[in-house]
Amino acid sequence: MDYIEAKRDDLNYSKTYGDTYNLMINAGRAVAKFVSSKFKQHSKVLIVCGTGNNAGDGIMASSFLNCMDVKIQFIKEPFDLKTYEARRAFNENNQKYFTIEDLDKNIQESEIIIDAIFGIGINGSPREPYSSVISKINSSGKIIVSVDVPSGFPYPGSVKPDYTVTFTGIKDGMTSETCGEIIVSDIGIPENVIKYSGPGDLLYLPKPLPDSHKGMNGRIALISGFTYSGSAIIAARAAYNTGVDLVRVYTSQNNYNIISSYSAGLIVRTFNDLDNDDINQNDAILIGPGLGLSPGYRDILINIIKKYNGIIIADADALKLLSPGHLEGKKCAVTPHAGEFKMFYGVDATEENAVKMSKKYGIITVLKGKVDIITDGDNIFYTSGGNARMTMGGTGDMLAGLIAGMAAKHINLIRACMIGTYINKEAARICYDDLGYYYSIDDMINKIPYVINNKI
Ligand SMILES: NC(=O)C1=CN([C@@H]2O[C@H](COP(=O)(O)OP(=O)(O)OC[C@H]3O[C@@H](n4cnc5c(N)ncnc54)[C@H](OP(=O)(O)O)[C@@H]3O)[C@@H](O)[C@H]2O)[C@@H](O)CC1
Ligand SMILES: [K+]
Repeated sequence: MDYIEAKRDDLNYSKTYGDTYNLMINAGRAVAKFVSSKFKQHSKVLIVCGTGNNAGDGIMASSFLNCMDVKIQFIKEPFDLKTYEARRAFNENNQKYFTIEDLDKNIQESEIIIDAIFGIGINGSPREPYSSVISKINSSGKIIVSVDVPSGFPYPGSVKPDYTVTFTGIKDGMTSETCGEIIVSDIGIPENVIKYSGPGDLLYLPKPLPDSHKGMNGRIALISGFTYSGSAIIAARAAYNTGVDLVRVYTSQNNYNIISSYSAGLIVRTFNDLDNDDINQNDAILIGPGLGLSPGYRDILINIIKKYNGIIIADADALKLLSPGHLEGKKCAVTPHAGEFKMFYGVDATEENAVKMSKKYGIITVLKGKVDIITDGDNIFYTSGGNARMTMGGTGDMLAGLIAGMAAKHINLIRACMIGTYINKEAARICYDDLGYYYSIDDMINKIPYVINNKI
């Protein structure tokens, strides 16, 4: 697993359970269990703490190490602990502690050093005073046990431990060379936290780089609104609000003026322009919202799918005009509600069939409902939330636009679907909190940046 995945689980756990204190108890217990089973009783253990939850894990371990002679060593002061969980661990376990002026002596007198300076919250090579402390620990000759990851890892200047007790799974890049012997410990992150999308999934959104140029944050084309201009507008505005750079809408001559005058940020073209424009200059395309069911539209879609090599999101009328075979072999997600699912795949809209069909055709399916089901045929994820007002017209168009926006940022496509469904339902929740059931699709679209900005 990578650090983002671990942070994602952490955040989604907090969203569900309020905080991660119970996980910290399990993490501390796991470290203590390893140390007390590996080393002789009454060993002199020095737990060196930073200021985040990694320190909290270390402090918590002390409460399970009654058989050892334990000292808690802060590099700063207890009141510098930054998180609620770490402060609570300290307050509830009321240990005697030492500060930096006692460090040398404490290292010298110890037999085992528990390294709880940094975990996955590190954001670059350790700065002073931590880097000097890490040098001292590394040159101490004592047994070093790192909590979760060696502090400073994966950057240069990290702790070089004999053992690392890591939580949930090995993080990318961890080897016996960098971590010593690795002990993986399950700290009890429940299955629903892994399976349900939440704010933690927004951590996968790339932040725009300060020197980014136009197009780097995603370019999208929508093939939509040939019949219903509103659907194209909703999907395009939703995509735009995900922070992509360019949203092009290809539509009918009839709706060209309506859509182009709606939002100044959109580039609007007619579907005849598709013959001359290079569709492959888009990172993702969305086909379907507001299209209508004229048989000629099927040919337009089939032509585009043949020509286009990027990521395709197919929604609404595209799912009535096309069959799964048209999309086989493409990087593609479809976003049907139950009725569209049956039309498109020819089977009932059940979770089992969603998995089966996705596997068969190599397509990601987002089966929309009270709980959205997202599957690539091998994995299943869910998004719950929202409220009864989401039955209004336009929420499906908005979702398709959101997923297209995320896909255009080259986030892994199944994750893009998790993020899109999460933002959609969360926007509805925020609107409900503000306005009760009396909100509109425009209110929801306007909340997209609020949902995203809360977390990235
Ligand atoms: N995954 C899970 O579900 C669970 C995870 N858990 C545990 O939480 C750990 C993650 O905790 P965390 O996010 O609080 O961050 P953590 O690593 O303690 O350090 C952050 C501190 O370091 C600082 N800092 C950062 N970089 C720096 C630098 N280069 N040089 C100097 N300072 C630097 C930074 O300060 P800042 O830069 O923000 O001022 C901040 O104060 C995780 O590894 C695991 O042990 C468990 O409790 C249970 C559930
Ligand atoms: K550590």
